[in-house]
Amino acid sequence: MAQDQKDDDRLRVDGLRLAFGERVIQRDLGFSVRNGSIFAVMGGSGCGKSTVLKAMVGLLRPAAGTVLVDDEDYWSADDARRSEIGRRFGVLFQNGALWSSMTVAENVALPLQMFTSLDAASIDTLVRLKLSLVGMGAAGQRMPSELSGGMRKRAGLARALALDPGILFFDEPSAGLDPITSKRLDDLILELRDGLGATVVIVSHELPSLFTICDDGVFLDAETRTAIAHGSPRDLRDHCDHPTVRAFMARERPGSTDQKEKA
Ligand SMILES: Nc1ncnc2c1ncn2[C@@H]1O[C@H](COP(=O)(O)OP(=O)(O)OP(=O)(O)O)[C@@H](O)[C@H]1O
Repeated sequence: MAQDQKDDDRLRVDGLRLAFGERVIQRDLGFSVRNGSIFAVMGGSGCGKSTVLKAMVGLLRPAAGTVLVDDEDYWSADDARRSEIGRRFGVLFQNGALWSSMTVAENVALPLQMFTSLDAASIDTLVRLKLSLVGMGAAGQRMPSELSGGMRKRAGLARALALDPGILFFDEPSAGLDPITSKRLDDLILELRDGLGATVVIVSHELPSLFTICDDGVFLDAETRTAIAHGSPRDLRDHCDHPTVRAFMARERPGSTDQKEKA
């Protein structure tokens, strides 16, 4: 299903080969991300999930293959066009990637100052709006070092949302968060999809979170270095027979046969 060309695909990856020098990380990779879906990039440690995300957001040029964004070939575009297309992206990196010398509000204002011609008052209003959207309305004047891990992620998210991107990329959003904070972030991601109509791509190991929020996905294999399954995390958990996928999904199923076998 995920590989069929559909009118409502926002992203489509085809024949993608990603390599660092001679070292191929993933090859012949293909999948589509439907408009409004929350799409999981899954797989064991080191299989290349973050590398795939980098190729999708413009940080790593593929060795071969295409990344289509709204049917436009991202990597064939010139630099100016790529940066225009990139305006549709909001990216949240693992640690929030905030500038440590700026307040939270200044961090969120930065993309607005760089990429729009809005005046200071309008930027201020938008910054407040984005911060309140992520439940950080009172923290604008704090420095990143004064924030907890979960708050840093939310501040990073407010900054990622500054330019109203239609496509959000999250690299390990729940990493290092306690279960309650992680659940809040899941709810926020669902709200962004449902309220703003965003399309979301998530790289994550956190199976409970993936089962709760993702409705599609791809599973990357480190050994064959390509996708070995397509579908939502729940579908793969319940219906995929591939031993690698089963072993991965079984980690979070107390009492499952695979876990009992391991014990
Ligand atoms: N800049 C780089 N130069 C060389 N090799 C790299 C580089 N970045 C990543 N790699 C290698 O590419 C492989 C895939 O890394 P990547 O971070 O994409 O995996 P991942 O699936 O996201 O892993 P994890 O789940 O552990 O975060 C790893 O073997 C890693 O060592």
